[in-house]
Amino acid sequence: MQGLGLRGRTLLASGFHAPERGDIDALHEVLIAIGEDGVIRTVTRPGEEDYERALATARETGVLSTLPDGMLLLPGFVDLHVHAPQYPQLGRALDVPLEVWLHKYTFPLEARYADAAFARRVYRRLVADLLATGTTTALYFATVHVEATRILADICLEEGQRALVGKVAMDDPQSCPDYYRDASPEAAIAGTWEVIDHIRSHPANRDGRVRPVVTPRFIPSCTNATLQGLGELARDCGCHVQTHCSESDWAHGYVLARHGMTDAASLDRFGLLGAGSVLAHSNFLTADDMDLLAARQAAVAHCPVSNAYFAGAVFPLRAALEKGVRVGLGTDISGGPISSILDAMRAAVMVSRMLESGVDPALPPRQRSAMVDARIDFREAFHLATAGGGDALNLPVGRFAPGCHFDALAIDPAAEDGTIRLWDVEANDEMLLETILYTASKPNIAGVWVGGAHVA
Ligand SMILES: O=c1[nH]c(=O)c2nc[nH]c2[nH]1
Repeated sequence: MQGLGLRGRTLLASGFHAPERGDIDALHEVLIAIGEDGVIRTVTRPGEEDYERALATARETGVLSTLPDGMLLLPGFVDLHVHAPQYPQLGRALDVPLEVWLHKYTFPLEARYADAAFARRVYRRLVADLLATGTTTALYFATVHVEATRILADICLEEGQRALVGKVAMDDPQSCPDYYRDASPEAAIAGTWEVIDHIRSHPANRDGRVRPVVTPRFIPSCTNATLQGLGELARDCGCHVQTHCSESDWAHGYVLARHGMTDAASLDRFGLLGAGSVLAHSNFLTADDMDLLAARQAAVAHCPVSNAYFAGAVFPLRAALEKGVRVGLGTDISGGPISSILDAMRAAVMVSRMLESGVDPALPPRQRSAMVDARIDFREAFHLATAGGGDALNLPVGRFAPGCHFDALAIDPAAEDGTIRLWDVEANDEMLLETILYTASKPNIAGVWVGGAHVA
């Protein structure tokens, strides 16, 4: 390719996207015109009236870039649930219940981010690693520390990632350790405002590529005063909201016991459920909760790998989708010992099939599961990882369409160090994409762009 930056250029490329759930749109030698602002202006296919003229003009004016033969363009991945400070414990401490894991491992690790140098070191590595695996948009939980949260936002700006970054609010002395919590509701709310102001006024963030997020950790860690204050703050600032929702039997049961209602209903009464709210996990949503989320246009970050370790249940994904709930995928670093959305896609398909079939071989097939029609396939998983994640965040990403940011990755199926092996047996476009999604690994990712800028 001539140069790597694609702002103000026209890209000639083949690839795939999934603008609608369940459908794959194969792109063959399309021309994608990208503005100086990194937003896609036009997508023109061979055979369309303007195609030959647009190709000739791009050539004559020297703005044509061509994806090398054999490489395939995909939309950048959207990771809806990342605990940035937990990256150092990825793949550790996965054999204890959630409430033990939080107190024994996670809170002590997160407390270390009082040290800005430690935060800088971890966050720099994490953001670079996620970009290199194709995560062009990430929704981050940071820690309670204002300074370290600002550092994470700064690093996303420097490295070129599209990101939403939240200072974690957790202040309940009954459930949070003294060494790691906000001192009071006022401190939680003031710290959240500080981070919002920092991100919004950052001179390198005029285009709003990095955004602040109101982040009550989960109801069990927050006092009602903090939940109330953050709900009002979210209304005043118009920011996204993220939290954990009905993740495990313990977490779900805790909220029922304390508030006499489900997480979703309680978040709603505090003003924390709206378009732009992303609820991680949500495994124990009731049918009424799903209707509520759909009505509020709130979204779920489905984290299938993490749920296998900590939830004791599988999120009823298809039921939620059929009720109109917005859903995207999350790695849940480090509740999930994965950092790639490719793995989350694969797991989403796998666990949906287990939910449908049931898992106890001692039972006859028809009694093994009470769920029918629970499965999704790779087409839907690909949509959730891209356009679905964009829709969950109300951001124009995840599709190759006019008005969307050019956030993309190039897959090189022939990369020697990679794990895709093609044997001239792929019968059609969809089978090729299926092979890529199931077998690709980091060495197959030859390039990554955010807003047309080359970032990995
Ligand atoms: O998977 C999870 N990771 C966390 O850090 C967390 N905090 C509350 N609930 C949580 N669940």
